[in-house]
Amino acid sequence: MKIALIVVGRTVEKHYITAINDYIERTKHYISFDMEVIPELKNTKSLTMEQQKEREGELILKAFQPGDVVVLLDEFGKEFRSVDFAGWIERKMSTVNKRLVFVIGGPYGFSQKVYSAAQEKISLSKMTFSHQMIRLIFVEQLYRAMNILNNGPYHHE
Ligand SMILES: C[S@@+](CC[C@H](N)C(=O)[O-])C[C@H]1O[C@@H](n2cnc3c(N)ncnc32)[C@H](O)[C@@H]1O
Repeated sequence: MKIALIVVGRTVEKHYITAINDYIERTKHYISFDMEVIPELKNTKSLTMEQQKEREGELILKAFQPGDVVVLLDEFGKEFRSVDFAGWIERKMSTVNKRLVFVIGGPYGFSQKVYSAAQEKISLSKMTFSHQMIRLIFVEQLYRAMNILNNGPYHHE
């Protein structure tokens, strides 16, 4: 199984880029993992919130491949403890043949079409994070999960 993370808009803040790339590289020691960035829309000032979500949604849908299992990161999704998230990933490894694809929405979240295309929703907290900040939180949790599954020293409880 390969894991992909689809996000909308480049990260510009250097401190986020360094930390996100660090966790991506560490995770790659355990599993094939890539972050795919959908370029941000231009002239968003002339768009309503709904129009922006729709257009971003079309680009997200185009990034999916046949056979993808799509999981949205969403405040209203299922919550896990880190060890349980690791167990969930382990079960996916035995059921997903191609890609397990996580998606982070744009500033206004997902269009209805993207919700309809997804199999599951996962929440990383009941609180709302920026679409930039949640990338770092997710890649850290994915690394933690892979470390737990491989009996590494990163996670303590
Ligand atoms: C600023 S939030 C969008 C909030 C928007 N109100 C919504 O209804 O989705 C941008 C993206 O970050 C991700 N996100 C933010 N907080 C999250 C959380 N607690 N758990 C999982 N994903 C989150 C989601 O993918 C969301 O689409």
